[in-house]
Amino acid sequence: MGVAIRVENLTKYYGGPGGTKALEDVDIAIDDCEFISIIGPSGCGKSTLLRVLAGLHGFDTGSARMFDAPIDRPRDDVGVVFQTSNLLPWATVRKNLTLAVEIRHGQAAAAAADVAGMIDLLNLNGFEDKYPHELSGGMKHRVAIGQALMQNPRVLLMDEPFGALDALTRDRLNVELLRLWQRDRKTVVLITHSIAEAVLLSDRVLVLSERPGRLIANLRIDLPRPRDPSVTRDLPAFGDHVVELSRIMGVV
Ligand SMILES: Nc1ncnc2c1ncn2[C@@H]1O[C@H](COP(=O)(O)OP(=O)(O)OP(=O)(O)O)[C@@H](O)[C@H]1O
Repeated sequence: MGVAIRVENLTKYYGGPGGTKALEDVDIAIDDCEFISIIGPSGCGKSTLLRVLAGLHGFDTGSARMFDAPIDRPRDDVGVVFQTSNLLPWATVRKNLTLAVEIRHGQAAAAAADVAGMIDLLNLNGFEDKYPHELSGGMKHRVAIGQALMQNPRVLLMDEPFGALDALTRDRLNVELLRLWQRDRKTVVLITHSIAEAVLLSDRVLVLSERPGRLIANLRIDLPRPRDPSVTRDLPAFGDHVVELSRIMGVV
C-alpha cells in the first residue's frame, strides 16, 4: 500500500511570521485507503491542516505532498466536506449532486454520473426532487458527503461534518460513513471533536497540541472491521482507546 499524504516539518502562520502561528513542525504520513481522524483542542489548527491538505491554504515552511505531488492547489481527485454544508439552495438534491460533478468534470461527466445509485447509497430515496430547505440537518450532510463522493475521489477530507448534529443523527451518519468506507476504501481524513467518533471510525487517530498545533500522539486503533457501532462500542479495547486519548487530551 502506498503513501497517500506526506506532510513534513510543516509550519503555518496566518499573517506571516510574527502573525498567528497555527501549525508547528507537523509530520504526518497517511497510507492510501487509511481512515485517519485528527483531534485536538479548539483553535489548535485542525481546520488549517485540512485546508492545507485540500490545497486551499499555503504554508510557510516544510512540505506537503499527495500521491507524491506537491499540494499547491485543489486537486480533482480530492473531495472536501465542511462543517457547514454548502448546498445550493435553489437546486434539488439531484441537481446538487450532478452540479458537483459538472463543475469539476464537465457536462458529459455529470450526464453520465450515477445519481440514482448515489441517492440509494445515501438513503435519500424519495428526496431526489426536494430542495435543501426541505431536508433535515442530517440529510443535508448526507447530500454534502454525496457531492464529494460523486467525484469518486481518491481522498476524502472532512472537517467536522457532523459537528452541529444531535447525537442520534450523528450516530446514524457514522454508520453510513462506515458502510461507505468499507465498500469503497478511500483515504479519509476526518476532523472531529468527538474522541469516541474518532475511535469508532479510524485506523489511526492523530492528536494535535494546543495552538500552535504540533503532533503529540499517533494512536493505532486495533479494533476489528467491519465495525458496527453497537458492537464495537462494547469491546473493552474501544473503551481503552477512548480513555488513552482522553488522557492525552487532558480531559480525564
Ligand atoms: N483565516 C484566518 N486568519 C487568521 N487567523 C486564522 C484564520 N483561520 C484560523 N485562524 C487562527 O488559526 C488558529 C487555528 O484555527 P483553526 O480553525 O485551524 O483551528 P481548529 O483546531 O480547527 O479550531 P476548532 O476546533 O475550534 O474548529 C486559531 O487561532 C484561529 O484563530
